[in-house]
Amino acid sequence: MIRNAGAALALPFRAAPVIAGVTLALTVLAGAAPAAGAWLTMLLVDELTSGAAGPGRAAFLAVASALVGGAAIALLYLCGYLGEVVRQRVALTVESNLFRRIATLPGLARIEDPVFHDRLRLAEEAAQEAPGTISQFVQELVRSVVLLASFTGALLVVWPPMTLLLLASVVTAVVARLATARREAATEEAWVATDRRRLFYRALLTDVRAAKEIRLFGLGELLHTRMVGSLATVSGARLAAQRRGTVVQSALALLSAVVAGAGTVVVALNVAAGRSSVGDLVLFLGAVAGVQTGLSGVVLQLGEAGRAVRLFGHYLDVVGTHDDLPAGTGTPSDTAAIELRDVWFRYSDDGPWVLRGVNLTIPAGAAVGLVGVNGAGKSTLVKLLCRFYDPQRGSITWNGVDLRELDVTQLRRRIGVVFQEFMAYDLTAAENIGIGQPDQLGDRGRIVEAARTARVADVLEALPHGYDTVLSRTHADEERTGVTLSGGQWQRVALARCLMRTDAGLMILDEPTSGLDAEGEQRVHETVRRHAQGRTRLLISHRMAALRGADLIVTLAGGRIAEQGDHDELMDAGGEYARLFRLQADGYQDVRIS
Ligand SMILES: Nc1ncnc2c1ncn2[C@@H]1O[C@H](COP(=O)(O)OP(=O)(O)OP(=O)(O)O)[C@@H](O)[C@H]1O
Repeated sequence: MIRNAGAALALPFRAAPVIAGVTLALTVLAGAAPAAGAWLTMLLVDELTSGAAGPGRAAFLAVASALVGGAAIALLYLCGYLGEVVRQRVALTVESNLFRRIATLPGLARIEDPVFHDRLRLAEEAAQEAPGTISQFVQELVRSVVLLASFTGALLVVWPPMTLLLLASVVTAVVARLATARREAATEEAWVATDRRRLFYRALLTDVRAAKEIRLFGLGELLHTRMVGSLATVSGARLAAQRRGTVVQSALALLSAVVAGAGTVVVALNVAAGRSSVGDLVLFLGAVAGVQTGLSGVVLQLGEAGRAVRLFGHYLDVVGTHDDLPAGTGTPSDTAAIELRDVWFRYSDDGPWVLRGVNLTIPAGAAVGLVGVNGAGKSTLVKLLCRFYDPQRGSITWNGVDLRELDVTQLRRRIGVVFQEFMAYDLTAAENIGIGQPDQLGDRGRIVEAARTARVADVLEALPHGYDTVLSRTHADEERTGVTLSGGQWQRVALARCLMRTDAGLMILDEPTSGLDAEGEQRVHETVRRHAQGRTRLLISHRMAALRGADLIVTLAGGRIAEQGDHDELMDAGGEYARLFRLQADGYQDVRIS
């Protein structure tokens, strides 16, 4: 808690040092102003009742007291505005820190971990709220400490025991409020997974890609019920926590009234008995009201700040998350000779092994076809080659250097991939291709060339705004019509994106032509083969004919390499590859085909 609070408090001074400092100084002044006003009022009352003040002196005291009161209010507004400036700067800083950390996580392990996602949700919430709440609290606290210090002097003069009474009631209030805040934050943490599911159902209901299935399978009502159910559960829990908080707050308000009432009775009796002046009573009333109002504000905000500090811990955890892969520093060579030595991999410590001792040598410049039934581990192998994870056992080398020793960013610059689940970005056609090589996003010539190689240039040129057409109906605007491409056209765009990487030593195509018509597939394979000549290629396909020309074909089964060789060798061997190939070939046999 102390670490969290310290970090949260330091943030405003890091994000906006000068403004935060000025705000603090003005806050101190604003805190002292009410007490100064009260002293002036006391002097006015006492000097008037004792007849010591003439008209000039009385007018001066009255005007001074009014001016101090006005200045105090003006200072409050100024502090409010400056506080808002600091809050905005802090919000920008924390949001930037949070998402920079997420954007720079090298592996996939964290981003696939649901616990990390829950923490991220809380961190995001804390990043938005906590700095503001905490800075506001600090401002309020500084003002109140100054106010309290200045009024305490008055209370000590008029009736000293009141200081102790107020102190006791404040300690009680602080303890109670902190306990409530702890409960509120714990509720938030406990229900974050339920809330994540609510957001998931909510996103599904509005997701264009899910819309077809939701309508056809009639899932709308089911998803709606689940979404509302999650919302009801979460809001019920939040309300219960707030109910308890309200009871505590009401009890504390009553306690304050009793303390103020008791003190006023004692001082009023003293005035009646001539032991205190009327001015003392005025000062006492002002001091008690000032202290109680100030403190109740602080105590109320203490609860908010306590909750924010606790949640802020999640922000610090996310920002301080260690890389999910150890960093390497080596530079990969241009060409890619890949070797897997006894590679074992599973996604989690208690999960099943997906790869169980894979040994494979891919010479530089070779075209390799990878075959295997659904779930055999082909895409997993691709992810290991991109070093999204490290194998638990064994090693993968790039020209003899373990991937773990290479700088991961540089390694990935040397790899072009069309993933099986490639992304269709709601961006323009040019951007959808250009992001394959972000530093050449503005190079229209390269983009068009990649589109031509992927045989999608004609389609894109014919769009309403050519390459500047947004490939989305959702994100188009009134001036620019958005367009939805077909599945096969999207696949070609993804291929063009991969082809932007002209200096990639390794090209991986995971089912890149599954959505293409037969003629299109044939042509794409031919052009890619020409384009990628000399580079190492790994091609995954369930269409055996697409792999026939590969230098090496590898069958993955049971987490191991079951067989390898070129097409002729594997057909002669009569194993799994030959069986699958014949099975597919038989499907095309027809007596009418000669
Ligand atoms: N991110 C993940 N977390 C946990 N398990 C995973 C993950 N991705 C894949 N798996 C599991 O790993 C196994 C291999 O999956 P993989 O996607 O590598 O198979 P594949 O050979 O590419 O299959 P397909 O031909 O269907 O594309 C499967 O059992 C799958 O459930």
